[in-house]
Amino acid sequence: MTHLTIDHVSMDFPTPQGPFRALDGVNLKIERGEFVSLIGHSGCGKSTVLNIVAGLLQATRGGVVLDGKEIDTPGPDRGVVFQNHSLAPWLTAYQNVELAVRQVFKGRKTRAEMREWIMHNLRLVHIEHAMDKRPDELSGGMKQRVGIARALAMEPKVLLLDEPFGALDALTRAHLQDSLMEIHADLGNTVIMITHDVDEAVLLSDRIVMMTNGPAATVGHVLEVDLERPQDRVMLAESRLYNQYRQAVLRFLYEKQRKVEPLARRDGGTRAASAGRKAAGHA
Ligand SMILES: Nc1ncnc2c1ncn2[C@@H]1O[C@H](COP(=O)(O)OP(=O)(O)OP(=O)(O)O)[C@@H](O)[C@H]1O
Repeated sequence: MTHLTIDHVSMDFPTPQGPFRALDGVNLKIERGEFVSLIGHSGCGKSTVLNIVAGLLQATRGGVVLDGKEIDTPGPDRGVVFQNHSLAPWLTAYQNVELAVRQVFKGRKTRAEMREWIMHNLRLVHIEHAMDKRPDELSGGMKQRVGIARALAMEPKVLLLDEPFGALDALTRAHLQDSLMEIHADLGNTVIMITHDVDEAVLLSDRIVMMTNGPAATVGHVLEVDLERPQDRVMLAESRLYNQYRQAVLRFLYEKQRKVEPLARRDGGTRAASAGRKAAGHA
């Protein structure tokens, strides 16, 4: 049985002008432990796919099956990390993770076991030194580390990452990518990650799912990335294979799916609706 199946998923959003078809017939099968990236131009529907897998949105047609069970609501078997952290601002890093751990393990772990588990997850992402700080006392990268610790602490079957490092500077981003590579090598979670960064996709993924431009976006091409992991990024830069993968993704994005859009329309229309929805979701 396939671990996770995205089966003929289509999504129509209601708009004042009538239904807007964001996705049309998205199919994808993901095996346990796979690291899959979704890449595609802005607005093609990556977050919509991820939100359907998270159970935050219901597909208009088709559906998602995880270990034989159809997904229709959010659940602790899917840990989500967004680009902008969604930590409770009044709680410390420790307490943010604790909140999730209590929800999932209440009645199954003793207080001492919960504490050990929270600390274990904070250590995994190298943030234990800041466990008593509140989000406003943490840098962007540190907040994302806490968000990842919180998601991992729920022991999800699938980790869903929506541009988790998108708002970070290049160096912080590289450190977090390294941490994620280590964690994935250690724990073998199934990961679906949205990224706009071709290097990040090639560095981290077993497969890169490239989406066509919307409306009615779908899977355009899937690239298998056969590189040893965890990877040393300095060595990789010189790898011929790595550069071939990079070029394949770049070619898809900038030749096959080249976006020709008048500047004035770039941020208009349905994108505004999307931005509003995202802002609300991240608050
Ligand atoms: N609630 C909504 N109502 C109407 N249209 C929506 C809604 N949510 C998303 N859309 C539209 O669906 C399409 C896909 O949006 P989505 O946010 O999934 O794209 P994306 O690939 O994640 O974009 P980005 O890379 O910019 O984050 C866009 O055209 C967007 O405007």
